[in-house]
Amino acid sequence: MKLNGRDIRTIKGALSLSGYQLSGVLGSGRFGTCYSVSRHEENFALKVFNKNDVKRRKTKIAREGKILAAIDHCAIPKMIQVIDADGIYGLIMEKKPGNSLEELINWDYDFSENEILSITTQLIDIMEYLYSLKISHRDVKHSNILWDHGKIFLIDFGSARMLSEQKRRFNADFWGIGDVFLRLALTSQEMALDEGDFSVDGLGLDDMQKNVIKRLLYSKQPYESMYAVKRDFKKVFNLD
Ligand SMILES: Nc1ncnc2c1ncn2[C@@H]1O[C@H](COP(=O)(O)OP(=O)(O)OP(=O)(O)O)[C@@H](O)[C@H]1O
Repeated sequence: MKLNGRDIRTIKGALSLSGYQLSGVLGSGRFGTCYSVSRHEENFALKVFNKNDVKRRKTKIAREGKILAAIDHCAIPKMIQVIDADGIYGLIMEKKPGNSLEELINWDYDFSENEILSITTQLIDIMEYLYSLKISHRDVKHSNILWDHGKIFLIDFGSARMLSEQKRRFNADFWGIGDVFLRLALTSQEMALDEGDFSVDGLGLDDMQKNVIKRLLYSKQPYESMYAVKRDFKKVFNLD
């Protein structure tokens, strides 16, 4: 749902009360729109939710801010402040640098094997941290990972839940890690064997490496813990 001039004025008004200024649009998705805002020459990201969702599902929307506030990790945006005025509901959070992996893939960036292994290892480490807090992200995908000078940042906690709230037959986080790896590897000249084969078997991996990726993607015996994901990934790719 688009915002009209009055909504923008309301957002600007609510922001100015806390000393922030609107400076640009970062992107939009199912939830609403992300803006760039600044205060004292520091930039932040502001996520403004669709007005209809705010009316109907405010408790669910508020969950994202609560979960972000419980997280303290350098690869995840810190929660700064909730904006809640005149039907506008938004979250001000730390603005992380970089472009999303989706953008890089669309720009035909040729990821090296080392870069893909580094990205996946960092992602597994971030997920291990989240699991230590019993938080499941549930929307791990290339568009929710920013990449800057070799470091990744995981954004968009709109689908995140506490692990205890979930029925655990399918783990979206394991699948997401496998999906990010596969998408990057299939676009990599170093890793993709055959341009027409969009499966794990189209990658230049040995059988043990393929088995770990297939287990992440639920086409082989699925994983039961993040610990086992990390252990096996490091072992088969010699990352210790
Ligand atoms: N904390 C942040 N720091 C820097 N950029 C951000 C931050 N949060 C969001 N963005 C930018 O805003 C864009 C849109 O935000 P978000 O990821 O929440 O939605 P989306 O993934 O595009 O939507 P959907 O959830 O529908 O897939 C992102 O692609 C990213 O470029």
